[in-house]
Amino acid sequence: MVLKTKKPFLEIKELTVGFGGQVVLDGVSLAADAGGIVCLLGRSGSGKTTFLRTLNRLNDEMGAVTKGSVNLFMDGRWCDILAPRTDLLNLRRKVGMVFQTPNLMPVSIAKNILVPLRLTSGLGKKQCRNRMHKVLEQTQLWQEVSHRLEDSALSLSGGQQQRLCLARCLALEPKILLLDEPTASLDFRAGRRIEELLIHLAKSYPMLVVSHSPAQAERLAQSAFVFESGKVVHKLDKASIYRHLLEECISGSAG
Ligand SMILES: Nc1ncnc2c1ncn2[C@@H]1O[C@H](COP(=O)(O)OP(=O)(O)OP(=O)(O)O)[C@@H](O)[C@H]1O
Repeated sequence: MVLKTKKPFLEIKELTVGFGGQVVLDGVSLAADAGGIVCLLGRSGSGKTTFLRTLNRLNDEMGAVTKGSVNLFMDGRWCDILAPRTDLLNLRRKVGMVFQTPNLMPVSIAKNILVPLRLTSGLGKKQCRNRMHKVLEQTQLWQEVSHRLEDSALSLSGGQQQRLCLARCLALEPKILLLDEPTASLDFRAGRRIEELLIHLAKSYPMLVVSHSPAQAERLAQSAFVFESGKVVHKLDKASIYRHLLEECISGSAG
């Protein structure tokens, strides 16, 4: 699948998320287009991760109270994901998420992909192994791991582990990808490799990426939203990202 045109994939109105008495997202409204990476920027604690977790309803598992409307365009139609009838397992399969630190299971490389796939897809053994091969190719891991698929996933380097997390996510055939500071735990070289992969994958998947690095945002983003104290305070197009981040750096308030 290749995204041919810029079409909206996300529409949010008056989103408010709170934990206990604390309001973390405060009336966020925004719309985002597919066809390029959308970066979420802002200082630590401004609500970026909470925003991402809203899109697959992971905040529900943490006792969050969520209000407003969140619509995602998936499978040719708009889905109101806050609707009570939403099938959360299905939503989390379609809205794949990769976290800041690789979160692999302490089992083999192969099982990290095959176990969730078998549990959710209903595919047979051979089809699952074919899918595994495909996603390991997609994430440029096949050459590196095809001879050691039964080794522990935790024996991989940090960059390889993060690419395996991405492969595990892609195996479930998501419609939208969420990445929360995907290179934060990696060295420069491994981080750049993930970035190149994301730029490539963004041709096929609508993608939201949280980043703390102005240079990375400039390399990756087609557009960006800047969060401040639980609100979106700027929407930036590609041309204005660098200028905005430079101004923020000069004023000492970059994320
Ligand atoms: N599960 C939770 N329970 C209680 N408070 C939470 C929870 N998750 C997030 N928060 C609070 O929400 C606020 C925003 O956190 P969030 O992780 O969304 O910010 P962020 O912009 O992603 O920060 P960072 O860039 O440091 O990752 C913080 O004050 C945090 O303590």
